[in-house]
Amino acid sequence: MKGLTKTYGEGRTAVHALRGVDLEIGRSEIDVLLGPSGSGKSTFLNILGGLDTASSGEAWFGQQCLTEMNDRQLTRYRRNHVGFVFQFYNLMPSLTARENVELVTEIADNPMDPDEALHLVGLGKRLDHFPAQLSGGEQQRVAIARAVAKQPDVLFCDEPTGALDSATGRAVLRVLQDVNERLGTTVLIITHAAATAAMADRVIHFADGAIREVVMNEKRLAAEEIEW
Ligand SMILES: Nc1ncnc2c1ncn2[C@@H]1O[C@H](COP(=O)(O)OP(=O)(O)OP(=O)(O)O)[C@@H](O)[C@H]1O
Repeated sequence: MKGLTKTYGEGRTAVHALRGVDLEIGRSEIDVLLGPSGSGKSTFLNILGGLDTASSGEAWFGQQCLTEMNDRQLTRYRRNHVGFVFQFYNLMPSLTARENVELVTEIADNPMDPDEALHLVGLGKRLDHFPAQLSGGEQQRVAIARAVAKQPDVLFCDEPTGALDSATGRAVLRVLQDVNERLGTTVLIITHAAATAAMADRVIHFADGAIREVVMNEKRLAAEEIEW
């Protein structure tokens, strides 16, 4: 990203959500994004994920320039390269865990077997359960399996543990770490749980629409070692 800006609205009501962000993210990194509410973290993630467009500046994914893509190209980018995990799991209540994952694998180019994705997140024995029969942490793991099953290069996670207690949150972070370690997926995590920073390669601090500081961790901790 070079000089990335995003302004919502215009004139006196304009909100400068991003004021010029420069950042390079390496393949297979885990980066944690911290910062106060309204500092631009979600806006940043949404632009990188092809869900929103920048006002100015550049965002590149390898050789592809996201900031020059039209809607169709962004859809293709999202479909082929990107997985999302949000605070609320957005599962289809009338479909089983396996069927929720199949919704994605049926339209992906190079998907994983849905059962394999659910095994990866530790739900190999809950394939035929409906969301209502699963705990919050388990539902989030189904959402991660769904995001991972299309074998994305990057997983964007916006408050993935926001609705979970600390022990369950840690288990979900463990799953994200497993995905990173086993598949080499780059993982970006927005969180208000600052302790999560310990599992990152880099911690990116946002303030007022800009990156205030990037801190490298010499050693990243296993999710289960994180003190919440
Ligand atoms: N669609 C929108 N229209 C207008 N303003 C918006 C829109 N989306 C975000 N904003 C504003 O942009 C700024 C940055 O919002 P953003 O959601 O990126 O912050 P954040 O750091 O992710 O906050 P939080 O931690 O509360 O989720 C905020 O002032 C927000 O109100």
